Amino acid sequence: MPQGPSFWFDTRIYLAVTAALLLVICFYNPYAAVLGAVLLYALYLYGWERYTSRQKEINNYLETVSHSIDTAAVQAVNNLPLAMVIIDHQGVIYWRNNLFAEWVNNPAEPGQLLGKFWPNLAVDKIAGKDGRIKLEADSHYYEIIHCAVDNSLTVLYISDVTAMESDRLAGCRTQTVLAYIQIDNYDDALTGLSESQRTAVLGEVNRLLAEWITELDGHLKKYSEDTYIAVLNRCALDRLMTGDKFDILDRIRSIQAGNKIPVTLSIGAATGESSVAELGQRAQAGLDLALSRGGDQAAVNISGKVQFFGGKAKAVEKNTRVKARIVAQAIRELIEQADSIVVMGHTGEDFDSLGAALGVAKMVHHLGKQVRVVVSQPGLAVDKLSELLLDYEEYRELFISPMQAALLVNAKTLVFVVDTHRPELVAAPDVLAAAERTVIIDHHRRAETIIANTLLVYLEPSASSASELVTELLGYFDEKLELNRLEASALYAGIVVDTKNFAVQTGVRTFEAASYLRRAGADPTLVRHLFRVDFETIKSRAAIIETTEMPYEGVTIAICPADVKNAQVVAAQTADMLLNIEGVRVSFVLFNTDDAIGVSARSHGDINVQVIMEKLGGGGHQSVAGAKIRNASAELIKAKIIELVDSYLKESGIHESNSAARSEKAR
Ligand SMILES: Nc1ncnc2c1ncn2[C@@H]1O[C@H](COP(=O)(O)O[C@H]2[C@@H](O)[C@H](n3cnc4c(N)ncnc43)O[C@@H]2COP(=O)(O)O)[C@@H](O)[C@H]1O
Ligand SMILES: [Mn+2]
Repeated sequence: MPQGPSFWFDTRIYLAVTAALLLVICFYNPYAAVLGAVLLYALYLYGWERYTSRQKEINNYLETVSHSIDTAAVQAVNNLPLAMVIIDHQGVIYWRNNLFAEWVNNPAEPGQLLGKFWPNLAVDKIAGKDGRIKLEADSHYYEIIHCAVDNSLTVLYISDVTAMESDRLAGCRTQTVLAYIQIDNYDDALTGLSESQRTAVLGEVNRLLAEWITELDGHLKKYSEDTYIAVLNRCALDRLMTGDKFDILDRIRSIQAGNKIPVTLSIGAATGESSVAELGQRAQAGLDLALSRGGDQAAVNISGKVQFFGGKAKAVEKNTRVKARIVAQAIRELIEQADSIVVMGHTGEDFDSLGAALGVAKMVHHLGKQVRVVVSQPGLAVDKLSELLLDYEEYRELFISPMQAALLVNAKTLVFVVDTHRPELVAAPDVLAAAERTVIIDHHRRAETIIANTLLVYLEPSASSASELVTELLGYFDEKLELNRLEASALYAGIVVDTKNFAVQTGVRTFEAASYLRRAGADPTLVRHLFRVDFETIKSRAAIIETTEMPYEGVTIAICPADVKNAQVVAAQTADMLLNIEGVRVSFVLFNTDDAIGVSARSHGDINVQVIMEKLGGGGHQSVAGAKIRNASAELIKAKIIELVDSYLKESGIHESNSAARSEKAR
């Protein structure tokens, strides 16, 4: 390679040093110095000549190299084993490499529409966006990575994954999926119908199910009036999970053949590298889980991991009180047999868990036994109730800390857990772990985790609150049982909290429980006192509202400032308040806890916030839900929620109906 510009710089240094030596020689012998100067000048001319000719060589060399690199780059892009296409926002081809033309078997000149070659490709979903999609075209499968390069162009890197996809499809065609399907509200939906109406409803369910299974290339067998078994392959299940997301649930729910109550389905499906016997067990467990979460949903178990789909209908209130009566009797027997009894709710107790706990304490006292309620820490609700309990001799030492409870509890202690069934959410996890005799009374939809080895689980997602359930149990416990003013008011306050003052989650049984409590002495003035808040709380709510943003029509999201006291309750109250704004359909408020960011989510019921919160590891109910997320900032969680809401609104068609309504208004 030719030498660079430093050569001329070096030469000039040598010449300068020689000139300096000539000056010294001049002092001793001027003739020799003149001769030396002539020689030096000749050397300078020679050096300059060499330098300029080398410069020319370098320039030629660089031109040759860069030309080779350009040619190599163009060749590399044109002959990539990946196809590349650059399109504009309308999907017009701006540039493509040779491989793309080869794959579509057409010159695919710039200016043509990409959709002309691949009509299946939803260009509007990729133009201007970053992401990755799969495409099936002309008996080939392609994976497309799309990157928006500036405001107008998108580069598509396309690989042919036909061989890989064929292997996967061959594998999934042979993997079996077993599903149990049940009409989960058979009695309620068919009660009061004439024989011909019943036949019409059931005929429609059969027809829709048979049609659905045929579309999926599966097999369906009805094995009782309201239950079916289906066998599919894994490809069909994947299509259900990624595509229409079990829209059969919606189709069944919209049957109108004389029925006043919508018919709903629950599905338990299982697949994975397991034996058929194991698949059967998992499918049955999935169906039980779907039913215990309130029905109208599918629980899919893939190699032991469960995912839920659907769950749009409200959990339907069961008419029968038989269960409440049987549970009340069972609880009575368990209390009679127990040596010591402890009750706990969820951590960060509210009036529902405390009201329900007080109701259970009443049952124990009624049988002449001692009871303690473990509370996780002081809080708004605990403080208010503790103050009022002082007026009642029998309740002065009712509340104890988890540390005190740990000394009291042994394997024989009967532990009641109310208003939660998740072991990680209870007020005193260590106390629960030490107990071997546990009873759960809860109104939440069944979560994936549930306290194990229980004596009795009374889980009724159709009930408004744990306080409603305990009130009913008190009614069947003993007709001689009489509540005092505080017990009745605390239970009433529990119902008020969870129903947002009888606005959500209410059924006939909620109002019956409320009127039972009112008759038993529940005092609205006392309840009002329980909910009264200080000036600081009102200011905190205003501070949260100040941060509210509306990323989409009807969607509000706010962040609670870090220094707010009792942040969880204040955030929950503010999320409730945001729903009172005209046009708001869903609200989210984020708040700080000791070790995580909490979210309170609310809706009027048409948007299922439970489904959205479950995607963040939380839960709750259709219109009241929440989550706690560790190791992420509030801003990041906010962005994630906005993304989840966007997908939810798109999937349920709410975005489209909003924009249709807008254009209707504009006209
Ligand atoms: N991490 C979680 N995992 C699963 N499920 C969760 C999680 N976090 C919350 N949830 C469930 O989501 C709903 C809503 O919870 P929330 O915190 O937003 O609201 C509850 C209380 O904070 C709120 N509340 C309590 N006191 C008051 C009051 N004085 N005024 C207004 N609101 C109040 O009411 C909600 C009652 O919830 P419940 O006791 O669980 O029924 C909830 O179901 C969580 O379990
Ligand atoms: Mn509750």
